[in-house]
Amino acid sequence: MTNKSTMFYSEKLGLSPTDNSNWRLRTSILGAAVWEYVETPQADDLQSPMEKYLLGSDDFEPPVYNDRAKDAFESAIRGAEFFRLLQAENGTWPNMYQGPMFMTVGYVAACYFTKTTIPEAYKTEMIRYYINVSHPVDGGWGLYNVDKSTCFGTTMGYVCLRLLGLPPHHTACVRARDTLHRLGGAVANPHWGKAWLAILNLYEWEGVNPAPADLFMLPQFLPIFPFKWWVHTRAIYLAMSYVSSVKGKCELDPLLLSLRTEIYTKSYGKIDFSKERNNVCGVDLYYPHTGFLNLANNVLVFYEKYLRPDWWNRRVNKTIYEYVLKELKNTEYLGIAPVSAAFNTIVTYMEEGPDSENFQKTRDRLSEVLFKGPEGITVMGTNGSQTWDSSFAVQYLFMAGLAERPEFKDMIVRAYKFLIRSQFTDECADGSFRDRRKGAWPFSTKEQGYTVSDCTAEAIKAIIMVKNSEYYKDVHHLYDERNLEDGIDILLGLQNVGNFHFGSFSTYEKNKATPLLEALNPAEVFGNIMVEYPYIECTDSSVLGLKYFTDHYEYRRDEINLAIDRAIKYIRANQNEDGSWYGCWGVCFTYAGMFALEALSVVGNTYESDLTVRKGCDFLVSRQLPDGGWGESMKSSEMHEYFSSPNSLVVQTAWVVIALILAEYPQKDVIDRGIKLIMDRQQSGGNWKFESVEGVFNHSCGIEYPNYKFMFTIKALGLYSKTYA
Ligand SMILES: CC(C)=CCC[C@@H](C)[C@H]1CC[C@@]2(C)C3=C(CC[C@]12C)[C@@]1(C)CC[C@H](O)C(C)(C)[C@@H]1CC3
Repeated sequence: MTNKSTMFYSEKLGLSPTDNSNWRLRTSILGAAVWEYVETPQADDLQSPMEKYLLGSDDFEPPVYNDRAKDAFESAIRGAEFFRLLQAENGTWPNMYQGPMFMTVGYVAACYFTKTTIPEAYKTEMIRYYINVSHPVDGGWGLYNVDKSTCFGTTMGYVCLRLLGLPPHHTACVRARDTLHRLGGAVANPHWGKAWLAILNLYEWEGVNPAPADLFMLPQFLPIFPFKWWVHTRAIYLAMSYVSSVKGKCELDPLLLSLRTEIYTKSYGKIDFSKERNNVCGVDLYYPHTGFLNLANNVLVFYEKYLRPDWWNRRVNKTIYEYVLKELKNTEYLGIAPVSAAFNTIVTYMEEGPDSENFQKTRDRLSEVLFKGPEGITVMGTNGSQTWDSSFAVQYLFMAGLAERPEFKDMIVRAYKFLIRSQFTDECADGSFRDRRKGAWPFSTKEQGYTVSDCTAEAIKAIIMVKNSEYYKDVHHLYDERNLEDGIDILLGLQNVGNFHFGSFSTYEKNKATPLLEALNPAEVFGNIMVEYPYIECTDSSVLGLKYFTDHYEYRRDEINLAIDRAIKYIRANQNEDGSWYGCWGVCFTYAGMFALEALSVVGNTYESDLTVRKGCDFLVSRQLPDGGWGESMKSSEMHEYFSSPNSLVVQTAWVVIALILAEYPQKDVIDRGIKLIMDRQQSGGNWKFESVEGVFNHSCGIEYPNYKFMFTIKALGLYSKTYA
C-alpha cells in the first residue's frame, strides 16, 4: 500500500482505502482529466511524480535541498522546480479543485436515476472523502468542506453515503443522522436539496417550490427572460425545470424506502410536504425569500396544479429540451458546470432513454468533474482550472525572471501550446442565446465552451509574453497573433457600458438584466446569483490584458485606451473608504487588493503619485501580522469586513507582497518581512503546503485553488529579487 502514512478518519473507522498505486490520471490534449483505477498496472504505464503528489502517496519523491534557499531568487527557482513536476503532458496543472459539498450528490443521483453503475473503486473513495471531511465534532457537512454543518450539506452527504453503500448503522451514518435530525431533518433543506431528494423519490415534488419552465417561453425582451440571467443559474434552472415540471423521480426500491425512514424526524406518510416548501433550516439560510418570491411561488403552485394544461406543459418541455441539447452541443456534452451537468444527464435519460447517444455522451463526460486526492474522491467546482492556471504560470515565470532559464523552457512551451489549443474557434449553435465566443478563452477547457472575461485577458497576456521573448522564437510560429484580435473584440464587448456599473467587467457576459431580479433568487443558500454583477477582479484582469496588448499591438488602440480608462475609473470609484476592495472570487480583501493595485500600477500609478494606490497599500500594510505575513479568513467574504486568520498564510502574504512591490511601496522592511515568511514556510523540496482555502464564490462557499500556493509565491519572490537586486 502506498498511501500516505497519515491516518485518515475513514481508516480509524475501519474503512480501507483503494490502493493509491493503481490510480492513473488520463489527460487529453484539450485538458480533460479523468482518474482511472487500473486493476493490474502495466509496466509501461507507470505513475508520474505528478500523480503520486496528487494522490499524496508515500513514494512521491520530491527534490531534497539540504540547506535553506540563500535568497528570494533561489527560493523562487526551487518553487518553480517543484511546480514543474506537477505539470501534465498536455501543459496543464491538474489539481483537486475541491470545496463545494453540494456537487457530488448530482453525480450520485444522476447515476442512481439512470441506473448507471459507479465503479467500486470510485464508490470506496467517494465514501472516504465524505467521511474524511465530515465535521470533526458532529459528523455532518456544510456548504463547503470546512464549513459548519448545515441541513443541505448533511442531507446530501448522508444520502450519498447510503446510496454508495454504507449501512445505516455505520458510525459515520449514525453521527451524521443525529446531526441531521438536530437540524430539523431533511424537510428543512433549501430548494436544491429538496429538488435532489424529490428526484431520488425521498421527498414529494409538491413540497418543492416551482422552477417554472414557462419562464423560458416568455418574450425575450422582458428582463425576467432566463437567458438574461447569470449563465450558471439559467443552466441549472433550465434542466431542473424540465424535471420539476414532469415531477421526475426514481423508481422506489428497498434502499430508498429505508432512507425515507432515516432522514426525517417523523414518519414519511405523516409529513404534509406541501407545507414544507418554505421550511429552510436557519443554519443554512443565507439569502431568505422575499415576500415577492413567496407570492410568485404561491401563484405558480396554483397554476401548475389547476390551470396548466398538459399539452402546454409538453410543448414547454419540448422547447426546454431543445435548449438543453444546444447547451450540450456548445459544451461537447459537458454542460457549464457539475450541477447542471447532472441535471442534463437526467433530462436526456428521461427524454431519450438509456440507449440514446445524447444520454450516453452526457453521462460519460460526468466523470471529468471527479477528482481523486488523498482524502478520497469528490466532485469539483468545475471540470478543472486548466486555462486559468496555465495563463498565470506562464506570466508569473516571466515576471519572476525565470522563463528564460533553460530548465523551465519546456514547461512554458507546453503551457503556451495548451493556451493556443484552448482559444475558442467556433461559435455556439444558433438560437442558444449565447454571445459570440470565437477568440475568447474559458476558465477550464475549450470544450466546456464558456468565455470568461478575466480568463480571456490573462490568456492574451500570457501568449504575448511568449511571443515577445526571443528566447522562445522557435515556437512563435505556432500562434498567429491576428487571433488575439478576436479575443480583444470579445473582451471589449464584455465591458459594462450602459447605466449599469459603467466601466466594470462581469464574469461570462455583460450584465443583461436588472439586479432587482435578485428578489426572485430561489436558492436560499447563495447570494447574487440571478444576474451578472460587476467584479473588481474581473475588471482588474481585463485592464491587465488590454494594456499589455495595446503596448505591443496597434489594433483598436483608441477603443482599448478608452476601455482601460473607464475601467480604471470604475476601480477607483469602488474602493472602500478604508482603502480596501472586496474580492468575490478569492479570500478576500487581500486578493482584490492585489489585482486592483496591479491594474493601477500598469497604467502608471504608484504609492508616491496616487492617492488611491496609497490608501490601498496603507490598508494592506495595517493588516500585517506580527510574524511579518498576512492571513485572511473566509469570514471576510461572508461578512464583507476584514477578518484576519490567527496565523499568516503563504498565499495571502504573496498577494500582498506582490501588490506592495508593484505599487512601489516605499518601506522595504515591510515587504522584507513578508518575503521572509514565504521563504521560511518553503519546505525542503521547494514546495509550500496547503494552509487554508484560497477561493470563494457567491460570498458563502469556499473553494480551493491548489496551484496558487506555487504561482503567487514564485511571482512574489521573483518580483522581489528583480526589484531589489
Ligand atoms: C451557486 C452555483 C450556481 C454553483 C455552481 C458553482 C459555480 C457557479 C462556481 C464554481 C467555480 C466558480 C467559482 C468560478 C467562477 C464562477 C463561478 C464558479 C464556476 C469564475 C469563472 C468567475 C470569475 C473569476 O475571476 C474566476 C475566473 C476566478 C472564477 C473561477 C471559478
